[in-house]
Amino acid sequence: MAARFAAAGLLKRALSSAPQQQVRCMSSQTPKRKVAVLGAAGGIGQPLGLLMKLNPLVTDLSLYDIAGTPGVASDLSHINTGANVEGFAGEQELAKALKGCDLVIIPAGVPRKPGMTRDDLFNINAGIVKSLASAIAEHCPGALVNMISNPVNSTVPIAAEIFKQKGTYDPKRLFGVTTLDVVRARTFLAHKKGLNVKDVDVPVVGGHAGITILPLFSQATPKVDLSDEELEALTKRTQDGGTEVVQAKAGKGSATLSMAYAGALFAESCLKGLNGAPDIVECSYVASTVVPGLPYFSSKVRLGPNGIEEILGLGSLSDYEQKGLEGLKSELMSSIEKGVNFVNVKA
Ligand SMILES: NC(=O)C1=CN([C@@H]2O[C@H](COP(=O)(O)OP(=O)(O)OC[C@H]3O[C@@H](n4cnc5c(N)ncnc54)[C@H](O)[C@@H]3O)[C@@H](O)[C@H]2O)C=CC1
Ligand SMILES: O=C([O-])CC(=O)C(=O)O
Repeated sequence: MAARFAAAGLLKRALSSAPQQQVRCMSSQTPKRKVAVLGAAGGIGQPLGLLMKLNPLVTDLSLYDIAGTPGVASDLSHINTGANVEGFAGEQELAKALKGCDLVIIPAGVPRKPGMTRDDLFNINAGIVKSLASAIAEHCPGALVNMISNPVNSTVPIAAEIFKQKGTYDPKRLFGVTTLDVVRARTFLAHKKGLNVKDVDVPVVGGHAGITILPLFSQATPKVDLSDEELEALTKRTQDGGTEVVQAKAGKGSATLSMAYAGALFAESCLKGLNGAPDIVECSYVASTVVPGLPYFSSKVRLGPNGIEEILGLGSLSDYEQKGLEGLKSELMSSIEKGVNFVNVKA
């Protein structure tokens, strides 16, 4: 996928390019792009803020959280890259944080502890996402929104319903970030088969929780032969990748650094699309008609100046993947309904 090594490239460019070159490049060629991170003082928010500060496509970086952002913003602002950094703390500063944004990335909310499912986060995170989506509708209704907060299978429908209520909904601009599943599938496949990870790609479709995460190893690049046992193990490890990290962190949260990397890749692809770069394709959980009966689904999407330019089909699935697709439908649908009902059904 287009932005596979973008974050590593960004770091290299940021460290090696002279300040004058950066200024010249930004003023003469690159459109101004304001990016906000909501939840910017958190485990994902801080490294994600760093990676966005290193990204030459970002001209203004707005860091919002309920507390702690002045310190994070001051720290990042000393890095000699082009993006102007501002920190905003507390609801009274949210409007300023959002005003003029082209892209809003949302890693706000609580992470899992061992023994929890992503759905166990719903009760707290649904309300957080609802209030942040309302503010986006009010202060930057044209921005692309990258939803990281879990459970993504429900938080994306929540944001969509809020935008519908506010009259600002555009399905082309709302994305559930599932890039970490793709990053994991690439890594695990490369390790299993002794491949150079930089040559490996694996589409991952469905949703972002347990069996709703469906890696399509039959469509991997390069083409690989997997035994039934290898396929089962790789699929399961990709589906349980988040839980693997939650258990290893033993009560201190879930994936943050790999998520920041994945979030930065996806955000960069969104920015490239906005700036008119051709052939930017990423997997993302979006409003979709790819699988009849599932109004949200993750598949490859082509990104462009309006957000989603095209939702690509699933391609041909192996019998194993077809079975996985059938098996995920009811769980994904109930997570979608839970999100929709949270906004629309009065208690
Ligand atoms: N989509 C994905 O692949 C992944 C999603 N996640 C999810 O990302 C979320 C954040 O995870 P972490 O950064 O590890 O958690 P964290 O607890 O370290 O950080 C969350 C931040 O959100 C802030 N926050 C809470 N309420 C807020 C509000 N109303 N407005 C703005 N900020 C608010 C907190 O103050 C905190 O700084 C969790 O829901 C987690 O499950 C985590 C990893 C991967
Ligand atoms: O597992 C979690 O709770 C966090 C997450 O979504 C992931 O790491 O994929």
